Parts: sequence; structure tokens; C-alpha cells
Amino acid sequence: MCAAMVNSVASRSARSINFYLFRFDLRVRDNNALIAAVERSSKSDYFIPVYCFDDKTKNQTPYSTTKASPERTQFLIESVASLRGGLRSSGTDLLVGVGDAAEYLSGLLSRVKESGEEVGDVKVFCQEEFCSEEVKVNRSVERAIKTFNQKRGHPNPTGGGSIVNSIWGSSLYELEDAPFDVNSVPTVMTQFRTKMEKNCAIPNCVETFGKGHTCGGIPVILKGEGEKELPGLKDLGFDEALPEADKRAAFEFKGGEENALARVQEYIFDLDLLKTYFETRNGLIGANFSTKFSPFLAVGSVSPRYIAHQCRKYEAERVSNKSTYWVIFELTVRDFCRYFAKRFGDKIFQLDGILGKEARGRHPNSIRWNYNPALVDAWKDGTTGFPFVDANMRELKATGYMSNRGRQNVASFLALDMNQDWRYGGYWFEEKLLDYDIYSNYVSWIMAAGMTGGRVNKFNVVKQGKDYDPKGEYVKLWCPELQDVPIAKIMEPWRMSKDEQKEAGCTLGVDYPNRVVEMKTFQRKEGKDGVKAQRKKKNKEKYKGGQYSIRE
Ligand SMILES: Cc1cc2nc3c(=O)[nH]c(=O)nc-3n(C[C@H](O)[C@H](O)[C@H](O)COP(=O)(O)OP(=O)(O)OC[C@H]3O[C@@H](n4cnc5c(N)ncnc54)[C@H](O)[C@@H]3O)c2cc1C
Repeated sequence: MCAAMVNSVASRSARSINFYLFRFDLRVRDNNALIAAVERSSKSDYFIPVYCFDDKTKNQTPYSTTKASPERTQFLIESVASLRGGLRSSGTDLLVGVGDAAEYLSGLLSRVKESGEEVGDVKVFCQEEFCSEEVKVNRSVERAIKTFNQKRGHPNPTGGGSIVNSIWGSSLYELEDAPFDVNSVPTVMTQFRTKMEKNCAIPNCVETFGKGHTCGGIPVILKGEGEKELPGLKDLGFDEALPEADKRAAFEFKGGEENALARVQEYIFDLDLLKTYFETRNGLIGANFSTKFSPFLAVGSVSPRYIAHQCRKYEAERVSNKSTYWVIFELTVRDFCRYFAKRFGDKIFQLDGILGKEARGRHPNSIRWNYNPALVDAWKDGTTGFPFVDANMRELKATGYMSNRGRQNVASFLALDMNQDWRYGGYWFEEKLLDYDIYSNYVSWIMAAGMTGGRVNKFNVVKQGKDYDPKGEYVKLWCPELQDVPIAKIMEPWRMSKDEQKEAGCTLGVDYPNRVVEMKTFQRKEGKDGVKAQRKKKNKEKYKGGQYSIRE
């Protein structure tokens, strides 16, 4: 149908409605998808920011986990509250629903229509997400609005092919600048990073929503909706009150954009920690060995570009070194996970990852996966008898955080030492992590399990414990029963004699568990793709300074 005909059917007084559906981009600053949506709307259109809480996070997954912990849900509530505050300061509001987004949006539309107001075209904008659950939400929103259009006899019920408009966002590098198409996203991080750094500059931040743009308001009938209180934990299926936070927790921040920006300012400038990040990043205890930006990035309270620009500012004002670059490097790893998921979609959730079932038994990385509930439970509870694994798993369970070093070790241990279906680990992380991010989590898991086809990093959890926790402080923090075990044996308590166990007040099998599995000696592939060869190559790759570029 041509535009002239559409205009002739829709009344002149009808105002179009553009929804902006927030998901993992809960911020008003440097939100390029939000700004693009405003730019695609006319000032005479209504512009309605919306967030819909999932009320099914308490449901069981096929891996006997839930979709979120109460702690992460609380962090999310704080983040949405902060977003609403930010939108209000920008002259609009945030309408908040609980449950199905499609039902919520069509309910809002019906209310506008029932108020007697004539509704023009309806569009929904959102940040692009590319795994099945989010795509399913988009499809059901598309269907619901099409049905609304059909019922009201709109001449163009399908919105000309796309009612829902997904816009790429929350990455460091812009998709359209990438020197490859989506089907050729490199599957090896080093290749991805080199290509991005060589060919792309990190774009400038976009202006804060509401500053440079005037957008249409919210229909009068829906104004009260924005005044509704946000749901609490109980409305989302959890107990009202959270258990008291563990005093040993490394992450002790509240959610929200202001808190995210405050943490960026604190870490980079106030505490002046950026210049030593490379040396401290493998730490295990406390808030400051790494940035702790991840929970904020996961819900989108801050953008990676904003962080990159703050790093560049720091470099200009204070010092530029390997550490200042390395935070950008890590954000590039985050990008890698997003781009990888964009290319492979739901394969990141599948047992054989991108290798596919057909490679089972034939690919060098192939594994015969098992599922032994007792072993998986021991892993989850931190009772495997391997102190470095147990300390990390107990920290995750008690606090929702685990260092990157810890995550790599426990993932490798579950998948490659215990040989358990890695998805039990992926889903457990999904439930527990405060910084759970669909792409970073599942891409990291399939990489840990060797299911991307690249190099397999099998971690020796005893050696890693000795290297990264040489005094056993971290292990003792989370496994206090090992407090008096001699330091030489703290990562392998099974080497203690009966007398030593008695002296340490730690009898194996009574005070601390016996090992649930033997650690395997893993036959690594050698040759040009082998671990030794790769390591040699890596050691040659010296830091040459400022490898990323930024649009000033
Ligand atoms: C099995 C496994 C699962 C993981 N699951 C998640 C997850 O659900 N959410 C998540 O944000 N990170 C995940 N990571 C990556 C990493 O462990 C965390 O991002 C990091 O520990 C968060 O702490 P930080 O913010 O202090 O990180 P920093 O070391 O300060 O790094 C700065 C930022 O860079 C990004 N980053 C750093 N390392 C990685 C990485 N390996 N992969 C992707 N991004 C990275 C994060 O956004 C992080 O906030 C996972 C890693 C593994 C091995």
C-alpha cells in the first residue's frame, strides 16, 4: 500500500506511537540505540520508554537452576529505578510492566485507543539482542501489535514489514565499521581483536538522552502508569528480604547508572587504579584488583565506549601504559563474545557449541560428556576436594561474584576434569552471577569446553592455586577448615599424612572432602596449533603501546 493511501485512511489527528523497549541498556547516557530511536521518531509522535520485568525468572531451567538469583534481581530493580530517575530528569518517564512484554504493550495501546484518542502507526524500538529468548520477545511483540492493528482496521497492520526495530548497541566497536560481515566474525579472539584494532576506531559517545533531542511525550491516559511503584522482589517471585550480604564479598555496589558512573570514576581516577590493572587483574580478594564494571555493563547502566573514553582521558592526563590499554583489551573480549553470538546465535547454548553434533568423536576437541548429579552438586557447593575450585565456587554461591581467574579454572575443571556436561555450569553461572551476561557467559563456557574448535585451555587447578594464591589466603577465606593446613599442601590437602591432618585439625573426608575425581593429565595438541606453540607466539607479542584508536 502506498503512503498516500495510508495517509488517506489514518486520520490527520492520529499520532504515531513509538515505544522504546529497554532490556540490557538501562541508561540515558551514551545509549546509541535509544538516541537512534529518537532520531527516527518525529517530534509529533508519542515516544514511550518501557521496561518489562520478567516474572518467570524463578522458573526452573532444564538444568535445575533458576534464571536469576534474588540478589541479581534486586540489582536489576535498582538499575531500573535509576533509569526511571534519569528519564524523568530528561523530561519523560519509564512505564514499567511485569510479565509478557507483548501483552503489556498491547494493553497500553488498548488503553490509549479506549480513551478515544486516535492512534496512528505503532513502532517498537529496542537494542538488538540475538539469542532465541530475546528474538522470541520481539516476534511476539510484532505479532501483538499486528493483531492490534488488524482489530482496529489499520490499513497497514504489519507496519510495512517491521514493527519492531532492533538497533545495534552497547558494544565498544560499531558493527558497521567491522572489516568482516556477520558470517565471517573470527572465532579466535586474537584475530578478532587485531582486525578490530587495525580497522576500526572506537566511536564517540552519543549525547545524553533528552539533551540534544526533543521527542514526543507520553499519552495523557498513560501518565499514571509512570507513577506506579516499581515491583519488589516479592512481585517477581522471590522472598521480600534478601539474606544479609556476606562480609567477604568482592562486589558491594548498588545498581543504577549513577552508581556505575561513580564506580568508573572511583576505579580510574579517584583510586588511580587504572595504571596498575594489568598487574592486579588476576587477584582474588576484594573490590579493587579488577574494575568490577561487569554487573553495570551487563544491565547496560554504563556503556563500554564511555569507559574507553574515560581510559583515554586518564591516559592523556596521567599515564598511558600496558594497564591502561588492558581494560580496553578486556572490553574487546566482551565485544568478541557479542559478535561471536551474533554470528552463531543459539549454538552458544548447545552441548557441542559451534562444532555441532556431527563433529562429536571426530574433532580433536571432542569430548564424551557425562552428567553425574553428585559431581555437579559437589562442584556447585564447593565440595570437590580441590581447594582452589571449592573456594571459588563457594564465593560464587555466597556473593554472586567470582574473579575471571576463578571462572576460567572452575569452568575448565567441570568440563575437562570432571567431564560433565558444561551446560550445568553455564546455567549455574546464569543463576548466580551478579554480572550475568548472556553472550560473555555462554561464549566463555563453550570456549572453556573447547567447543569453539580453537585452542583448549585446560587449567591445572592445583598449579593455578599455587601461582595465584601463593599464601593460600583466598582458599582460607572461603574454606576456613583448611586454615591450619601447611601452605605447601593447601592446594592439594590429599598429600597430608594422617599426622599432618591431625595437627591441622582437618581430617579429610570429615572436615574437608576427599577429592571427587582424579585430575587428568590432559594430552595437549602440539604442532603449530598446540599450546606450547601458541604460548611461544604469545610471548613474542610484546605490548607496543596504544593499540586501539578512538574517535576524538
Ligand atoms: C566461564 C566464564 C563465564 C563468564 N561469564 C561472564 C558473565 O556472565 N558476564 C560477564 O560480564 N563476564 C563473564 N565472564 C568474563 C569475566 O570473568 C568477567 O567479565 C570479569 O571477571 C568481571 O569482573 P570485572 O568487571 O572486575 O572485570 P575486569 O577484569 O575489570 O574487566 C573489565 C571488563 O571487561 C570485560 N571482560 C573482562 N574479561 C572478560 C572476558 N573474559 N569475557 C568477556 N568480557 C570480559 C567485562 O565487561 C569487565 O567488566 C566469564 C568468564 C568465564 C571464564
